[in-house]
Amino acid sequence: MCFMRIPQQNKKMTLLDGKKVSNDIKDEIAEEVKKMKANGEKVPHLAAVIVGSDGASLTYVGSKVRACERVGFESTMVRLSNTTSEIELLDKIEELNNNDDIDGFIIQLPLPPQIDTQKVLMAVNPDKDVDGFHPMNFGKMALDMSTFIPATPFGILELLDRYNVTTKGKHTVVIGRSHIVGRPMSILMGRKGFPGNSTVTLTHSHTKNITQITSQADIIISALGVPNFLKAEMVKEDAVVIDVGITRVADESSPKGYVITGDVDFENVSKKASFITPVPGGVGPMTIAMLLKNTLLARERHRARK
Ligand SMILES: NC(=O)C1=CN([C@@H]2O[C@H](COP(=O)(O)OP(=O)(O)OC[C@H]3O[C@@H](n4cnc5c(N)ncnc54)[C@H](OP(=O)(O)O)[C@@H]3O)[C@@H](O)[C@H]2O)C=CC1
Ligand SMILES: Nc1nc(=O)c2c([nH]1)NC[C@@H]1CN(c3ccc(C(=O)N[C@@H](CCC(=O)O)C(=O)O)cc3)C=[N+]21
Repeated sequence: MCFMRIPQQNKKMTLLDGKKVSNDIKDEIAEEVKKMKANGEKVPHLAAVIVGSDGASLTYVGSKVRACERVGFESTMVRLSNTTSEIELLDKIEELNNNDDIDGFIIQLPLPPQIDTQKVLMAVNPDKDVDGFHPMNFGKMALDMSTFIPATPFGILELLDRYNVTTKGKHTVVIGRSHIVGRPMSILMGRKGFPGNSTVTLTHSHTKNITQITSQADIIISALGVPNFLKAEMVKEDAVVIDVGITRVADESSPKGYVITGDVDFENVSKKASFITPVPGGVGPMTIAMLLKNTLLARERHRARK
């Protein structure tokens, strides 16, 4: 008997284009700012505090400042040296808390080892906490109360929403339990409402047989920071794959000397997935857009308190 090799049909896969959607969101925000200006109102003002001179952190904060300019926000970058003490940083935070011109601010993470991150995040006025990292805001999020949702999980929800990806009744597997991505993501996907109503499994470095778990997932959200961790054999046919990972991998052939690499083996996983985010151009730009959205919200709430 002769076996003929039947060429696999190119199945339909949708790229979740974070770059495009983030531009749409920025356009929407820019419209709001125009209206504010036309009404003679103060425009939103975001400040970003960066301690030290880590290259990746400077790049992110730079993109945040540029994004503010693009939508018409005011922005302030506060740069502190790598040797800044915890007290000095807490003083700066107090100053930003009391500065009535500033609607929201973020403390870029990670912080140098002499500084206790938890203590610093607790010092941010929850009304200005546009990262949504203060325990009060995190608690509100977990209790379905209106608050600032951390920008990366918020961006992922928005992306799923704008592409009408069904989450209800689906099994979502989150990889990584960080306070800024994995943990809030697991809470949000399991919430009542849309996008949500998912059955969530949260995995981490102590998870056993992770392939067995990811293979059962309808939706995989990978946020561990290990390049090409998620391989095709770990993914079910037609799964939705969200790649949060951003790692700079040295590459002499590229102009910058490195390439940005996600957690997902995109080349092979994209052949099985129904929806997938690219890296770069997926979750990263959405994070920035949602930070702007939170800042707009902070401005509106600030005005309402007056
Ligand atoms: N695109 C974007 O906008 C953003 C991207 N990122 C990127 O996302 C990635 C994750 O960052 P972040 O959320 O801060 O996470 P962290 O680096 O703080 O934590 C990583 C998590 O992954 C888990 N983990 C590590 N190795 C494994 C493994 N082999 N199997 C399963 N789980 C594992 C860890 O488990 P344990 O808890 O047991 O240690 C931990 O929970 C990074 O690449 C970061 O750069 C982060 C924020 C925003
Ligand atoms: N307080 C705080 N809030 C954060 O939201 C926060 C933080 N600290 N620390 C670090 C992580 C990481 N993060 C990213 C934001 C944008 C891109 C992004 O725009 N990425 C582009 C590529 C960027 C590049 O070329 O380097 C992309 O994926 O297309 C990536 C990562 C926010 N974080």
